[in-house]
Amino acid sequence: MVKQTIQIFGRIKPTRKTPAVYSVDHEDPTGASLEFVVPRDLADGFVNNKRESYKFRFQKVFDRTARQEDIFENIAKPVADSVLSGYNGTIFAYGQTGSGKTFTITGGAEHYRDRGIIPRTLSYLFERFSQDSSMIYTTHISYLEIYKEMGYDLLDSRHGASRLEDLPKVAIMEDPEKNIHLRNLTLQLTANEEEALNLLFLGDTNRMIAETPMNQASTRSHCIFTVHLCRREPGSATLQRSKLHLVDLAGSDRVSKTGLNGQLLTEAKYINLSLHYLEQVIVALSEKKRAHIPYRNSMLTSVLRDSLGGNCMTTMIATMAVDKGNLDESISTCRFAQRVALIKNEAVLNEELDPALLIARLKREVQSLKEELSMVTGEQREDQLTAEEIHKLEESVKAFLDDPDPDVTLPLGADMRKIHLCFSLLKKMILDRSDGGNMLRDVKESSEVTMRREVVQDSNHTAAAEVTKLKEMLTQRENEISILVKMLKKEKKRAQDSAALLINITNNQDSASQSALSSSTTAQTSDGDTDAESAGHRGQAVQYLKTDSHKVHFSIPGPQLSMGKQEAFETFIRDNEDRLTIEDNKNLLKQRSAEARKLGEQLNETRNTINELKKQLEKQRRRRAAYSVMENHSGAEEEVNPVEENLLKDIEQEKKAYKSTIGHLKALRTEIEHMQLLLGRAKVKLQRDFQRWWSQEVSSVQEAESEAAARCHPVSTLQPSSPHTPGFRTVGDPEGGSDPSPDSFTASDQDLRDFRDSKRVHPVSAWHEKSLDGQMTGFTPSSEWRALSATKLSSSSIPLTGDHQADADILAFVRARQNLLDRAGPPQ
Ligand SMILES: Nc1ncnc2c1ncn2[C@@H]1O[C@H](COP(=O)(O)OP(=O)(O)OP(=O)(O)O)[C@@H](O)[C@H]1O
Repeated sequence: MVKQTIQIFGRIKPTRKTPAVYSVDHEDPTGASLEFVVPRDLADGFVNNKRESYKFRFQKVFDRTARQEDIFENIAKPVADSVLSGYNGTIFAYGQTGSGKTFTITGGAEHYRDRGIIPRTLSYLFERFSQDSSMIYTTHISYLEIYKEMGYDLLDSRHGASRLEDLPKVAIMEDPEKNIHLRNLTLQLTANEEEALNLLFLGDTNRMIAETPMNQASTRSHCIFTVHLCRREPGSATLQRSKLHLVDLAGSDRVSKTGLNGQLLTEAKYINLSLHYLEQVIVALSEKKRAHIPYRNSMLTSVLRDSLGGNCMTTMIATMAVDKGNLDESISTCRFAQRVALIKNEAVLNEELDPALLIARLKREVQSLKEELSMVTGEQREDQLTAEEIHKLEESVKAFLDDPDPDVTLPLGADMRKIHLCFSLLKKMILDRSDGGNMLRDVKESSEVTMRREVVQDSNHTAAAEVTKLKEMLTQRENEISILVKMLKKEKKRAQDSAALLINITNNQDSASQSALSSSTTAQTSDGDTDAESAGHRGQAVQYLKTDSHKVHFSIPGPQLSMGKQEAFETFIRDNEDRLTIEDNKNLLKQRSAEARKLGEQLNETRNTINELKKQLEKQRRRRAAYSVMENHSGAEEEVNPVEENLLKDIEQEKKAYKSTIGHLKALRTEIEHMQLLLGRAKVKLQRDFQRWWSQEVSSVQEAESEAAARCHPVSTLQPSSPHTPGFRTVGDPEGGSDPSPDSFTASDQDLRDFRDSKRVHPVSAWHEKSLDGQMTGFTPSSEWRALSATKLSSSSIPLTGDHQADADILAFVRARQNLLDRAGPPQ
């Protein structure tokens, strides 16, 4: 058992300016100390006016320049090591919204170098597994999100979730031994780093898709990524199970600071409540005499029960933003950390016996005891011998008879059924042979002697025990062999996969980067309808297609985009800030793919060189052998041949180079895979953001149109007054299309298209016509101005006809009109 207090680390988020409000003393004898000096002018609200300086102790404080690699090496690696040794481990990040919790735990969404604790830990764990061939490791992964006291399984790939509520709900159950179980949370088996990374990205994408602007669940939900590890020696029934929780908590902001109201305030209170319960548990644990720890108050504390004051090595990372406006929150985070540091955990080695292997062992033991018993008591079994047993005995008798050794024995144990059968078999075989009589006599004598000898032998307990032991060993070896065969098959598959990847990288450099990101244009065309919201309502916003190796592909099914929407999409991505990052990553991916191809070629060359050198060496050896035969020069083999020596040296060197290239290629492969996943996720995000923006733009145009139309005509042309005029609905509304209601006034894309076709004019063009004869229709410039100003029309927000020339005219007209109206200003 290892007793240890929870380790606390501080991490300060980079800021543009250097704030003078804090200082870090790395030389503190107990670790490091972080001091905040609060300027008096800031001492409003939470910060006490009387104190100026606040000092907190941490194991280590990572200042603004700390790299993700430093965080992993110092914080996560020791915990991962203890998990590898069979102890449970937890790392959780706590801090206010935007202080860098997700960045620390999962990593940044843009660069490979920004990958956080989770991907680095996965990489480390799988590397360690591959280095330790004396153990068999099995890894499962789960990813849980807790939002408003409800758990959701983020690794669900079946439902194509577009809202958090679409994901399977996870419930907490407690068994009689008070162990917590999570019902409905899938544990995915992962054979390698790639599969594990795919699962992380699947979870993160589910998390992102389920978020709406009104429901920034990532800020107000807790996420727990868990690696479940099982390890054992081949053939051993003892196994070690350990869990590693990597936790990204909700933002710890105080409700008064959030400035929220209404629904958002209620949600913030919910989140605050669960963090409050976490604090309650921590306070209770730090008060040594408290008998009751209120774990059950919330789902988070129930799930993390073992990690807090239980069987776990736990580490907390306090993330802080140290600019002036966030000082009070940072001090509050540090205070929380100081309380956490008082909690002592008792981690024990989680060893248990594998039930399957244990049962097999017990069965063998029972069998051997039964045999022993029947020998001691003389009791015999009544049941019939099986066909297989009879066949085996026939073979043994045949082998016994055919063996020329006169001392050969026929061991049958104490089972009288077998002894009787053997006698009858012997009799039959002897009678069948041509010289029956004499032979019968001879064999009879010899077999009687043998049997007698056998019976005597079998009565000997030590001999029987020896046989049982040997049999047991045999079964155990068989088990080991089957496990090794399984491992071999796995290795073979892995090798095949690597070879396939290498071929892929070498032969198809561009396809790797292109498939990683079917860039903005392909996003519209090949993936079809990016109407994520409407597709989402049909339950198919994003589909994760799983192959055997858990590889996840993102695809958004649906028809092709309309031309107007395509244009809008192009405009949208042209101005989107993610675009640059995507382009950068795309280029980097191309570069890496080229590097991988080069390395692949290098590997081939090295292999060829090695083969060539080997051939030369072989030639040299043969020549030397021939020479020594010809010259009768017996000592020639032992002589040191400088040519051979040099060849051997060269081979060694080439082998080293080969190994290092393979290592490099492996690292490159991980980087390429990670970047492909980053790009995939960025693409999904871009499409999601576009959909939201598009829907907003469309509905604001429609609102303005109906408003303007209502002013122009008592009965608007946009009203579904005739059967040829379809009812309008909000884009993506699943109900609206099937049952057009006279009360619904907003139009879907298709409805708008149908409507335009039936009228043969675009709504904007119709509006144009209307405005041209505005005086006749009563559509005044001021009402038009208001409509335009309210909707803030941009060229990309106008639903178009699909006809290139007509669309260009419409856009030009609207732009010109907008300019004129802007210049004129609002009518008085
Ligand atoms: N150490 C860092 N280096 C560079 N960028 C960082 C760092 N920490 C955070 N950021 C950036 O700051 C922003 C907010 O960080 P992040 O999302 O990790 O905060 P958070 O604490 O998880 O917030 P929330 O509670 O809303 O989930 C992100 O854009 C992130 O990339």
